Amino acid sequence: MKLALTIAGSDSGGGAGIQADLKTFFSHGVYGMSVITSVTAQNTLGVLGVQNISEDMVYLQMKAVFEDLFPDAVKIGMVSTKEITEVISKGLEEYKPGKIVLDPVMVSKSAHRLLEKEAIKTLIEKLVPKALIITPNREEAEVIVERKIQNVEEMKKAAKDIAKLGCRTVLIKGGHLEGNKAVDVLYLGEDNYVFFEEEKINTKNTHGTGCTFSAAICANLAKGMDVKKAVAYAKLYITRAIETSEDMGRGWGPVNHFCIGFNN
Ligand SMILES: Nc1ncnc2c1ncn2[C@@H]1O[C@H](COP(=O)(O)OP(=O)(O)O)[C@@H](O)[C@H]1O
Ligand SMILES: Cc1ncc(COP(=O)(O)OP(=O)(O)O)c(N)n1
Repeated sequence: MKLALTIAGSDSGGGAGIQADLKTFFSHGVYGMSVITSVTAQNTLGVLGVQNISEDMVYLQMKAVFEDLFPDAVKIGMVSTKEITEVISKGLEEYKPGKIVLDPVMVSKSAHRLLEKEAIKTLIEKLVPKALIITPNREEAEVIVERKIQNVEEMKKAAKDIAKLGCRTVLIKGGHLEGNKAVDVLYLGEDNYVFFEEEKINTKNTHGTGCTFSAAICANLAKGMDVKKAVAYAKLYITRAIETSEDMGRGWGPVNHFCIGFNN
């Protein structure tokens, strides 16, 4: 059995964060573990409150996992503060996991800030260079490159610029671009790009899509796939999970993790 670790925030509504990640790991047949950075009171309508976990406790969770159940791959999601980002960076420098997927979560779909503005620079300096792959959505990529991204050509340029910050590969998700196609751009270095294109599914059940996608990439990397294959299979998973979602709650509903056939 392969092991995967998520370092992220808790979503009480179960659609995003740690809960989405662990469901995704389970449905990929990978043993899931968690380091909780923050607890959010959240549902499909929005975020009611956020309570961060102390830096000492974040570090202790990392120590507990890494010294006994060393993960084959790690995913990082909501890190919330500069201080938590720094302690995660310290833990990663100490334990040196081989494969890190960084989902630079900044703001929830319901427009609640999940990463302090002051933490952005630290995330870029300390976590981006440690990542095998970083998976920003369009808005997150815009914050990182400090300019607007409006089409696929601009996504390509932004991905190349983000790679210069020290991560090895970059996936910019285009779920939020105008138009009826969801196009994601994967940059693998030099002039090597792969495009993942799907018709946009007309649904409100897209809460936790970014978390689920990055966790699926992490599970696939843990199983030994290379980045290109890990993203391709994860894209099949997230598309199917959105397509087969059932309406739950009164807002942005969760995706469906019972979409079978990917836990090989
Ligand atoms: N309505 C949709 N139909 C099909 N794919 C979607 C839809 N919304 C998002 N996706 C896909 O889900 C994945 C997660 O993207 P996105 O929702 O942009 O991330 P985030 O939750 O971080 O904002 C991407 O592969 C994106 O293309
Ligand atoms: C605890 C927590 N972590 C991350 C997110 C953001 O999740 P994401 O997959 O980007 O989905 P939406 O916020 O866009 O639904 C979150 N909401 N909560």
